[in-house]
Amino acid sequence: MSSIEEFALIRLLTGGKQSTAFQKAKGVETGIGDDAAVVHVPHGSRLILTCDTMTEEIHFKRVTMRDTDVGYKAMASSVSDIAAMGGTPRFALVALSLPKDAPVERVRAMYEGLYDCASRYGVAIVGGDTTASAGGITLTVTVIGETEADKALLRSAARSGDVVFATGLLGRSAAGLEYLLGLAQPSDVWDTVPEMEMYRPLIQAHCRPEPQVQAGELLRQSGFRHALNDVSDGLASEAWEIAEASGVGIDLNEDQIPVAEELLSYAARVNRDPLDYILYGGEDYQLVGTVPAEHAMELQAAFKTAGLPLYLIGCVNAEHQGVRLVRSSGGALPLGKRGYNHFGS
Ligand SMILES: Nc1ncnc2c1ncn2[C@@H]1O[C@H](COP(=O)(O)OP(=O)(O)OP(=O)(O)O)[C@@H](O)[C@H]1O
Ligand SMILES: Cc1ncc(C[n+]2csc(CCOP(=O)(O)O)c2C)c(N)n1
Ligand SMILES: [Mg+2]
Ligand SMILES: [Mg+2]
Ligand SMILES: [Mg+2]
Repeated sequence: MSSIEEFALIRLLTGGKQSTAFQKAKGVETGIGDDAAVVHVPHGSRLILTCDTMTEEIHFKRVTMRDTDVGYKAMASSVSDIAAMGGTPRFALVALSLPKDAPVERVRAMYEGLYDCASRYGVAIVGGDTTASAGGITLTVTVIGETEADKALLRSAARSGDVVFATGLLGRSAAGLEYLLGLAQPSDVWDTVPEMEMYRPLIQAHCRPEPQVQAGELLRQSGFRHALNDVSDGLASEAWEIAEASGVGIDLNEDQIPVAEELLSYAARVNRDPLDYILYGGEDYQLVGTVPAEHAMELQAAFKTAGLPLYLIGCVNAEHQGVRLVRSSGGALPLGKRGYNHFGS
């Protein structure tokens, strides 16, 4: 950071990025600039509160993401948790910690990504905090969303006989990450690596995840009972969270889990099972959930009408606890409660 005063930096990063008209329309009464923000809460609504952090070397490196992607994904991962409750994201706070020598251009690029994602999902950035760090950049995004009373979609709502669904393709982000780590080229030279074109959908899935806000809202409005979770740590881990919270077992059908074409070809290249990326990879930010079996086809039709995919990938089964993979070749394989673990080896 070429010696810059803290408040000048905040102005540089946030000034003029969202118009007063946009913020006002979103219900912001006092935004960035005072001790705290003041927002309007419609009568009868419920707030949904969440935050997620992205830390340099843990969630991103120069070889895995552009700076604009880092900002975009920091916002997207928190917005995704609002989607996973069936909520509508409204407001965000951004906490930023930077080494004293961080180039201001890097941070500006991160904020470009942050605002890009926020504006795309109708989120007003209303404040945050800025500090120095002893090493590496850390971004924490708090998002406040909204729903109606008793409408939040919880992990604990699955019941025996329900169908399990996913709102999109899984495993691509983890494969993209692995490819980028192997390539080991800083993101500013990616344009000069022709081979990368082949894996663009995997890289895009890793760098620019699409939180499933519209899908979450559709589920909230469906009138059916749903358990819901977003895939940050891998399908196996998220299914386990639903199974445990609901006190049921979940069977995932290998035959029904969609495998993206690019994931298939990448996995073949590195001689791995694509299911490893799907089950244990994470950072897909798709939604996984349940619906009573008698409403599954109707829900799928509603998604189709909205132009959204919905894959029916398994069922809830109270005969066991935990998660199993029903193999195409027959038999049910118990899946470990394994996914991304920050403190694992
Ligand atoms: N340090 C903490 N202090 C208080 N509550 C926490 C803390 N860390 C997590 N939680 C809470 O624990 C629960 C699970 O958090 P977790 O971060 O695992 O969920 P998630 O955001 O869906 O997953 P991911 O971080 O992989 O995206 C949430 O209710 C969260 O608010
Ligand atoms: C450089 C680099 N190495 C590894 C990973 C993989 N990774 C990091 S955190 C996480 C789970 C979700 O995060 P959280 O639980 O904090 O929300 C995953 C799958 C990465 N993204 N970048
Ligand atoms: Mg979290
Ligand atoms: Mg989550
Ligand atoms: Mg999260």
